[in-house]
Amino acid sequence: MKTILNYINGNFVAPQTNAFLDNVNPSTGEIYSQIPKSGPSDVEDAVNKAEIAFKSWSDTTLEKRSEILTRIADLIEQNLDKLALAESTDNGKPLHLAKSVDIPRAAANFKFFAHALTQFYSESHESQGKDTINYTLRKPLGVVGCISPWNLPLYLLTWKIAPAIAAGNTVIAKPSEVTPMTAFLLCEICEKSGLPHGVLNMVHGLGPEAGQAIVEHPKIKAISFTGGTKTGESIARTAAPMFKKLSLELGGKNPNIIFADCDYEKMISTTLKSSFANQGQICLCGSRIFVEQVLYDKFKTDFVERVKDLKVGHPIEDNTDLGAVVSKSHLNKVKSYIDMAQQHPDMTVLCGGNMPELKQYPDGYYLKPCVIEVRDNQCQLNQEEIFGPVVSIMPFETEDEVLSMANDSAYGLSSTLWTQNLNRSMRMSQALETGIVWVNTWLNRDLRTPFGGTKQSGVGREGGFEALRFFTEPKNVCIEYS
Ligand SMILES: NC(=O)c1ccc[n+]([C@@H]2O[C@H](COP(=O)([O-])OP(=O)(O)OC[C@H]3O[C@@H](n4cnc5c(N)ncnc54)[C@H](O)[C@@H]3O)[C@@H](O)[C@H]2O)c1
Ligand SMILES: O=C/C=C/C=C(\O)C(=O)O
Repeated sequence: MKTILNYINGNFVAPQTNAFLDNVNPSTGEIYSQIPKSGPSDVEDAVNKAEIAFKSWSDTTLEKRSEILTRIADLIEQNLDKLALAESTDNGKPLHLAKSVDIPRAAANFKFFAHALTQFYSESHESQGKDTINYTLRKPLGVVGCISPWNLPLYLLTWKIAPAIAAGNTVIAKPSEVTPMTAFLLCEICEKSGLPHGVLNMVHGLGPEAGQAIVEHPKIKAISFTGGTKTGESIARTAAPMFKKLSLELGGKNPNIIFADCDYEKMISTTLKSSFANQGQICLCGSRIFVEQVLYDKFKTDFVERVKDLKVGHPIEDNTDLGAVVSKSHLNKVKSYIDMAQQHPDMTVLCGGNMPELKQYPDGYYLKPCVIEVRDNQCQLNQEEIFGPVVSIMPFETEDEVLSMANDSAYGLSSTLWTQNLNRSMRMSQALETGIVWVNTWLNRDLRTPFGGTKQSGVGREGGFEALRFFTEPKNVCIEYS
């Protein structure tokens, strides 16, 4: 059985207490590796080493930093098959998805910031008539913390680590304890890439232990977190009174709004993905589907038929559309919503929601994709994030009505709009209260754009220069000359 180790100052080490946790393969339900159950003393050690490494890393030329980030990207690409298999085994996602999305995006994150750091600039302000010029320095913060979730493990972890080190910081990172394997493999890659020791330190363990120790460590200047809204709240409660910089990417309950004038084929095939890609475990999934009344019956029939055709299977098989849900406890949480809908007089389960019989893998966490018809956007199913292969559908009559339902949510991460009417798409894009609006597309990413949510979906933006600004402290210098 493979034992994952922490990576501190270039050494692969066991946690100081020598305690380990089981790591489960969700497609079989079997324990297949052990991961460190780290605590405050491991974080303390990592922070001390990262603090020492900061001095020379922050003085390293942009060209050198860029070269090392590029090498990490190249090594990720060269190890695509190995990393994809590890991600799929750890998370339950289809191997073809890990190969085509997760791992290429992890490489792209390093490649992107290898370039971006050479293009990043600071501002100057000439105060006309006052013989004064202001210029702004952007200094790396020091040691920063990066904490990531289990749904897109290497994709989201590297989306934080790459800009943090590009900007000259040193990092204490903690991947989800549910999916730690590719973070461990990334450390092996960093070791080969020539990244100086102590620049990236990976501390594995539970959120309330290792995660909390990172958040409350006084020498950690900023926390970049992606995960659940409740966890984000708890992190903010600890970090805000310490005046740490905080970037929080949290949950979503994203509307997918479909007008009758849409490109129907493109809409329906994309809606299958935005509903069920990665078993519906993407914070951007469109879990509330609103369909214009005149199209509703046709959409309902066609969509349910297409959903029934999706194949739930072992992640390694090429024709698997949905693999396993990430864990037993998560499977139970998702099923509890389906059970609730089955009892509810105002909800109709149109398909799925049961566990398929996969004879070879009776203990895997598989669930058939589920479509539920609801009558009211205020219902629990439309207000709470489920984060699994479950979507709701309901009709609407007017643009105003659907806009008010779309915005009637505690969350505000992303929305998707299907219409060929340019004026309507522009009007609605202005009015939707989400950080991201996709029109006639979904999860279409340009890494330069600001990425993040409003309301309970988070605080701050990742991506492009937004991320480099987050990971630097501006210092304004004001000079009066004569
Ligand atoms: N907005 C986004 O970009 C985005 C992206 C992916 C996932 N998510 C959200 O993440 C959630 C699913 O992921 P999850 O279940 O891994 O989330 P989670 O909040 O349980 O865990 C996320 C990370 O935080 C750590 N953690 C837990 N408690 C902590 C604490 N008290 N202090 C510090 N760290 C702690 C965990 O160990 C893990 O590494 C969903 O709500 C989803 O919407 C959001
Ligand atoms: O599950 C959440 C997905 C987040 C995606 C990104 O952060 C991204 O594409 O940059």
